[in-house]
Amino acid sequence: MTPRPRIPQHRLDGPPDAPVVVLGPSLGTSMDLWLPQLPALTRTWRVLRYDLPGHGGAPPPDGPFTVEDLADGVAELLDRLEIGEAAYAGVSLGGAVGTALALRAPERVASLVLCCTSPRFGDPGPWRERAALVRREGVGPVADTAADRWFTPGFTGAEPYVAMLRATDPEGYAGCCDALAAFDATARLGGVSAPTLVIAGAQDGPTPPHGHADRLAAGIPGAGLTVVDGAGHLANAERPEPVTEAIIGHFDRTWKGRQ
Ligand SMILES: O=C(O)CC1=CCC(=O)O1
Repeated sequence: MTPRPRIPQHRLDGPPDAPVVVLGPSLGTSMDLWLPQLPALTRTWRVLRYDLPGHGGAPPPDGPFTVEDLADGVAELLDRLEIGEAAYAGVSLGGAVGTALALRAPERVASLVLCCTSPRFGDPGPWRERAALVRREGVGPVADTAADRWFTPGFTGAEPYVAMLRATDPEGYAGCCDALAAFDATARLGGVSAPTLVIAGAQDGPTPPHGHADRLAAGIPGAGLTVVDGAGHLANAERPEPVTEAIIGHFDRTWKGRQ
């Protein structure tokens, strides 16, 4: 039997001949996490969005996987689509996939944006416990508390994002928790050669600027750091304008040799 692709589902938007930007989603969200950025990005870029296993209606994983497996899956997807090099932006787990891709296949990553993410998402224990909870009880308990984890108090636009989590396959979600538990790129950040911008939400609870974004920015040679006020963990959804502007500005500045 042919193994399932590690990145099970994708979508391309924007001008077919434009340079490609890959967008990676976070745990519990689908590729539609990036809808706020899509109109601006597709003006000048071909946008390749993908879904994590069991997310966004994609098939669940057929076994355990790591963040590095997901990065290899993105590289395989680029191969299948005959895309040599692309810019990459990822939120949270999607950002970790970008970090791993930049380390494992540096020739594929022309420019990198790491949004609300980390080289290490804390101790593995709580991630393993969350995986066990979701395998036992489904995604309901983590969906009930998602708005508080993802957004600042009072943000009124949380519902479509929480609905993405409610629609996520429990094994897909739990597999991603296990992948996050095992991920630690701290000692390898110096090997990222892509020009990198780190974006943080000033009020991000799961990956606060201090201890997460600042570690990425300090560890990746030449990386810049932008902290967005009034944004929690899903900063691109809560404060779309400054995040879109920062992403496009970074890609325009750093990817000179566009295809
Ligand atoms: O716990 C959450 O939902 C926040 C999060 C951590 C990694 C990720 O992708 O999302």
